[in-house]
Amino acid sequence: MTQPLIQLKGISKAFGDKVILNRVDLTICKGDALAVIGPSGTGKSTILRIIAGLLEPDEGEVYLKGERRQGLIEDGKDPIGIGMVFQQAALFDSLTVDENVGFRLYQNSKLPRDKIRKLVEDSLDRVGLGGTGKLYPSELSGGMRKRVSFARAIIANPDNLASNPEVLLYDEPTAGLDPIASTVIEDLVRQLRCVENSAAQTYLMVTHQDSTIRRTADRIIFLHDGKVQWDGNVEEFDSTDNPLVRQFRTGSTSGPIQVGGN
Ligand SMILES: Nc1ncnc2c1ncn2[C@@H]1O[C@H](COP(=O)(O)OP(=O)(O)OP(=O)(O)O)[C@@H](O)[C@H]1O
Repeated sequence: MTQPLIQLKGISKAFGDKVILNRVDLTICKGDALAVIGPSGTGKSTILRIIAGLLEPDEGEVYLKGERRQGLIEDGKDPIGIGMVFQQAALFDSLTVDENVGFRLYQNSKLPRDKIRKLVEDSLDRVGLGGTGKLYPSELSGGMRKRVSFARAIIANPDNLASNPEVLLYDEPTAGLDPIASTVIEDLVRQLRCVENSAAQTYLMVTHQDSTIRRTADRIIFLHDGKVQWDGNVEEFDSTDNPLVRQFRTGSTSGPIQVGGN
C-alpha cells in the first residue's frame, strides 16, 4: 500500500470548554479529492488549520508521509509542502498579481527574476488570467482574485521539485461567488487535478456549496459533533439513510442536527 501523504490520528481540539474535534482520524493519499462538509461551526476550518500546521491539536498526531509533525509549520521543515487557497483570496493588496503569484519563489528560490516571471505567466495562463500580472488585486473581481490565489498555490519551482506543495487545502473557494463564477472555479479545480506533479492533484476541500461538493469531490466526509459521522462518494451521499446527512442534504430544520446550536 502506498504511504498516505497526510494522516490525522485521534485529533482533538477544544476552544475553552467547547470540544470542536473529538478524536478525528483522516487519511489523505496521493490523488485524493476529498470534500469535508458539515454544519457551520462544526470544525471544518479547524481541521484545515491543523493539517496546514497553523494550529496545534490538543491531542492526537499528524503524520506527513509517515513522519510525525512536531509543533507547528514554523517549528520545522515538513516532509511535504501543503498549499492553501483561502476563502478570501488572501492576496497582498500592495503587490501586483505577478508579485503575489510569484511571492514564494521571489522570496525563497534562487531562480532569476525573469524565469520566475515566466513561471508566473504560465501559472496565470493555467487559471485563465494570462496578461494580468501587472494589475493590482483591487483591479480584479472576487472570482478573479480567487483564481490568482489558485495560480499562487500551484506555481512550482522546476529546479527544486521537493520544495513544491504536494497537497492543496481549499477553504470554501466558491463562497460568495455567483453560480457562474462558482462553475469557473469548480472547473478549474478539476482541470488543475490533471496537471502532472502539481499540488492540485491531491486536495481537501471545505465547502458548503452543493455544486462544489458534487463537481469536485470523489469522497465526502461529513463532520458533526466533533466526529467524522459519515464518509462516502457523491452517489452514496444522495442515497444514504444516515439521518444527519439526509437532513443536511435536504436543508431540513427538523432532524438530529440542532438548528442554531452553534
Ligand atoms: N481561535 C479560536 N478561538 C475560539 N474559538 C474558535 C477559534 N477558532 C474556531 N473557534 C470556534 O470553533 C468552532 C469551529 O470553527 P470552524 O471555523 O472550524 O467551523 P467550520 O465548520 O469551519 O464553520 P463554518 O462552516 O461556519 O465556516 C466555532 O464554534 C468557532 O467559533
